[in-house]
Order: sequence, then structure tokens, then C-alpha cells
Amino acid sequence: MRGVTRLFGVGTTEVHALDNVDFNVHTGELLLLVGPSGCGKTTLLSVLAGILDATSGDVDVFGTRIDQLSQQEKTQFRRDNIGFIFQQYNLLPTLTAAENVAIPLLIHKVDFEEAVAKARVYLEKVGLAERADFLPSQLSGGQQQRVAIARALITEPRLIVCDEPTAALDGETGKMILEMFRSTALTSDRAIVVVTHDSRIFPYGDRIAEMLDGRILSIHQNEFTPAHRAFLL
Ligand SMILES: Nc1ncnc2c1ncn2[C@@H]1O[C@H](COP(=O)(O)OP(=O)(O)OP(=O)(O)O)[C@@H](O)[C@H]1O
Repeated sequence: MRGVTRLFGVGTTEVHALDNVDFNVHTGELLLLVGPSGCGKTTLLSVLAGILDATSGDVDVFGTRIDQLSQQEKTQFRRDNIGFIFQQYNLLPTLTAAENVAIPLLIHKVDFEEAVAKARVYLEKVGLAERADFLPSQLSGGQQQRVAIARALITEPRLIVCDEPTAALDGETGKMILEMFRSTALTSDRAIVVVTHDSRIFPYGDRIAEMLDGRILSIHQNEFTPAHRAFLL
């Protein structure tokens, strides 16, 4: 992002949710975004993922200026390149966990049986193999969140953006999910950005960006090494 500003409201209610933000994510990294409530983290993720338009500034994702795409082109770009995990899980209530996870593949016209079979593999990765045929209403909040995580990963998107992915998870499951992000969704040409308040997962970030009042205060290399992470598991 270069000089990205996002305003909400007008006049006395105007809020600079993002205030002239310059922000780089490197391929091959898991970047953690931290900062107090209301500082602009969700807005930044939404603009990065092309869900929300910037008021001004450049947003370049893997060489595509997404701020210059039409809405239709942006939808296509998101489908092909970006996985989202937001705080609302947005699971379809009448579909099973496996069918929910399969949705992105069905949108890509993958055959139903093949899509559901791959969905079962991803549910296994998030520790939910036994719950594949349950409806969302039969799952706990943390289990629903893991279904949403499997759904975001199934198309193997190059960029994954997550807003508080571990909020509803116990410590061990949260670490398992972050470890899984690193092992299955992070390669030299992919990247993951995670908004979190959860200090238990700080060791899993390669860099940590701190936000305050719509600005990036600092981005620093994480002192935790892979060896530290292995020790924590
Ligand atoms: N749709 C909207 N309309 C008006 N103001 C908004 C809207 N969305 C966000 N804001 C404002 O923009 C600012 C940044 O909000 P944002 O949700 O990005 O913060 P956040 O850091 O993700 O907060 P939290 O950690 O509480 O989720 C806040 O002051 C918020 O009130």
C-alpha cells in the first residue's frame, strides 16, 4: 500500500480509519498486525483484500493495482488470489461443514464429489475430520471458526488475510492453527496477514506491524525463531 487513506463519515463524524498508510507484505512471510481497538486493523485488511475501497492511495497485490480494477474484476481477482477469515464465520446454515468448506471450489466449477473430498482433507488439517457431516448449528464457535479457516485455505490462495483467527479458540488449538498456516499455506510466493490481540500466537509471525490511530507505527522483525516455535509446540 502506498499513501492509503480511508475515510468514514463526513464533517464532524469524519474518521480517518487509515491515514496515509505505507505498508509492505513480503511473499513468504506471516505478518502479524497488532494495535488497540479502533486503530484501523480491520479496515487495513479489508482494503488489502479488495473488499473495501481506499479513499485514496495505491493498493498493489502481487503486481496488480487492485484499486484500479472494476468491481467485477476485483471479485474475480479475490476469488483467484485471496482467502479471508473474518470475525463473522459466514457459514451457510443448511450445508454441512464439508459442503461449506467446498464452496470456493464449487465456485471454481470443481466437480461436487471432488470438492467435498478435498474439503474433508482440509477439515482434517484443522482437526475436524470427525465433524465433516455436521451442520454449523451443531458445532461450537471455535469449531465453526475452524471450518471458516479450512474454507479460506482450500483454494490455496496466494494471500490469506485473517481477522482474529484464534479469538474463539483455546490456546492449544490456536497454536495448532497458526502452525498449520505456516506449514500448509506459506510458501515463497504466498503471504499471510493476521490481525490479533492474542499474545500466545506472537511467536508465529515473521514480522509484527503495530498500528495506532490509522497509521503504521512500526514494523519489526520478530525475535522468535523457528526453533523457539518448535519449543513452544
Ligand atoms: N463502516 C464504518 N463506518 C464508520 N466508521 C467506521 C466504519 N468501519 C470502521 N469505522 C471506524 O474506523 C476506525 C477503524 O475501525 P477498524 O474496525 O478498522 O478498527 P480495528 O483496529 O479493527 O478495531 P478492533 O480491534 O476493535 O476490531 C474506528 O474508529 C471505527 O469506528
